Amino acid sequence: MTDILVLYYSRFGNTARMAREIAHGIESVDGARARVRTVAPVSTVCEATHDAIPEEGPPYADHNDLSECAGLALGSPTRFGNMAAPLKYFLDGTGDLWASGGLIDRPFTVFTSTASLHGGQETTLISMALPLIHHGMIYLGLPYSEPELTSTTSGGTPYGASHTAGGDSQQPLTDAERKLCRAQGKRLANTALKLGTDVR
Ligand SMILES: Cc1cc2nc3c(=O)[nH]c(=O)nc-3n(C[C@H](O)[C@H](O)[C@H](O)COP(=O)(O)O)c2cc1C
Repeated sequence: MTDILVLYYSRFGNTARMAREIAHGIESVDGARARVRTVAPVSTVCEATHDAIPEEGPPYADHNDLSECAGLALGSPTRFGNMAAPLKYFLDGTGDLWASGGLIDRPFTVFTSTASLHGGQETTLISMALPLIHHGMIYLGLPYSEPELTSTTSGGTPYGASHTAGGDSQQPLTDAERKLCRAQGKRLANTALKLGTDVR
C-alpha cells in the first residue's frame, strides 16, 4: 500500500472538507491510501504551547509523515493571498529534509479555500507550491480535461482545487469544487504509483 499525505490547516472547516474529498479521490485508486494530517495553530505569545494531540480531527503532522509518503496534497485557507502561518511554520521547519534531498521527485498538489472568489486563490496556491519546488518536488495541477475546470462558477483552478467559502465561511462545497478535489486526489495517487517512489 502506498501512503499519500494530505496535510492541511483549517480554522473554520472548509479546507478540512476539501482535504476529505481529496483523500476520497486518493483512495479511489487501487494501492493508494490517504494519510490525513493537520498542523497546530501558532501564537504570537512566545511562551504559549498547544496540546501535543488535537482535541478532534486528524493528528498533527511530523517529518516522518512527509518522508514516509510517496506524494503530498497540501491545503490552506488564504491569509491575505498567501498560505496561513501555521502551515508556513511547519514547512519552515523542514530544512533537514531539504538538506538530505528527502522529498526530491515526489509529486505534490495544493488546494485552498478563500472567502471571496477573487480573494487570492491562485496566489495562495502558488505560495504553497514555492517551498515544495525548493524541495525538488514535482508540481501537479489540474488539467482542463476535467470539465468542471471550464464550467465552474465557484472555485477550481488549473493550479489546484479551490473553494469559495463566503464572507462568513459557511458556504458548502459546490459539486464542481468537490469533483475537482476528488480528481486532484486521484491524479496525485495515480502519479505517485506510476513514479514508484521508494519511501522506505
Ligand atoms: C487574517 C485573515 C486573512 C484573510 N485573507 C483573505 C483574503 O485575502 N482573501 C479571501 O478571500 N479571504 C481571506 N480570509 C478568509 C479566509 O480565507 C476564509 O475564512 C477561509 O477560506 C476559511 O477556510 P477554513 O474554513 O479552512 O478556515 C482571511 C481570513 C483571515 C482570518
